[in-house]
Amino acid sequence: MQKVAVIGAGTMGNGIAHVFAQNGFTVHLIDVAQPALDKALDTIVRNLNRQLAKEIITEDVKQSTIANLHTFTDMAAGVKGVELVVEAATENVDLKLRIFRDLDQHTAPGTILATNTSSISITKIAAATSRPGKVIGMHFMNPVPVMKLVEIINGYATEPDVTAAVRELSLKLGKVPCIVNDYPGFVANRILMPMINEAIIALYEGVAGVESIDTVMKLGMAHPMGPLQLADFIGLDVCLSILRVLHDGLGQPKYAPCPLLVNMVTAGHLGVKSGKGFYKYEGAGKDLVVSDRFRQ
Ligand SMILES: NC(=O)c1ccc[n+]([C@@H]2O[C@H](COP(=O)([O-])OP(=O)(O)OC[C@H]3O[C@@H](n4cnc5c(N)ncnc54)[C@H](O)[C@@H]3O)[C@@H](O)[C@H]2O)c1
Repeated sequence: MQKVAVIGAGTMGNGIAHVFAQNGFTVHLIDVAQPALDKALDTIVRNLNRQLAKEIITEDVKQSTIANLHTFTDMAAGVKGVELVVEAATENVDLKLRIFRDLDQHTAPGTILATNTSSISITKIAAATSRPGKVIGMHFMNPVPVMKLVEIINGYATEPDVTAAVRELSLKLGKVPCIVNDYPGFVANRILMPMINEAIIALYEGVAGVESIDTVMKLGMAHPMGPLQLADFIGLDVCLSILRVLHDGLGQPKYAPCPLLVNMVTAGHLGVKSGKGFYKYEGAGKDLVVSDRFRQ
């Protein structure tokens, strides 16, 4: 496999394109928005410069990575002749179904179609195509050039040789693949999101304050970041939407989102991206400062 396409040039798409290009693949990075493509290339060059400064890569690798990247706003042109597509467009089920229907039309029947979705059923996405056996989840973690894990998700119909090929490919990218089956939240979010929800419930019930909850988990469990800070980083709207997928898909009350999380999202307090969450990020400098709402 030598030529791949990445659909969506946002947070995840630029990272995925970066690791493929750095490992010698020709990458067609596709987005509907030219500004997103321009921003992605800027981000990749900035991240390559950081890797260079830390002596993780050489100047030659930086130059070959940049040379391996090609951008497209037209999907049909961008996916022509590729052997693998990794879709990392906005997390919206209708959009992804449409993209996969189009990919099915514009790629050769043997092309593997992977999705980086965090929460949408791989089996459902696969059913939108005429080749469900060739559809698979390839769930990278943010930031992609740094995080080692790739959660590989088998849809109900994914063919074993497709799983084997994607596993092999992940190893070539220097990642550690873990193969899981397609149930709501897969493994990463099925375990992470209830933990984050439980931390929010502990805050809501007055068990402890924001800093205490995060410090217990950081120092007591050796987590690099407390669950409330991590929720702010992921985006509280994203956490809420994944909890809803777990709650709807598994039908158990233990996955019900905490009312405090629902209120915060309704109020537009979404974490880092909105400047306010459990911590405040506007004008807060480098130190973590608990939001006024949660000061004890
Ligand atoms: N952000 C994370 O931490 C994270 C982690 C793991 C997985 N994911 C998943 O990765 C995917 C992308 O997330 P993101 O955070 O990078 O989103 P993002 O909003 O940063 O980027 C999405 C990009 O998709 C583009 N796009 C929208 N419709 C398109 C189309 N029809 N064709 C091509 N491009 C299109 C948008 O212009 C945008 O640039 C989602 O499925 C998300 O669930 C995100």
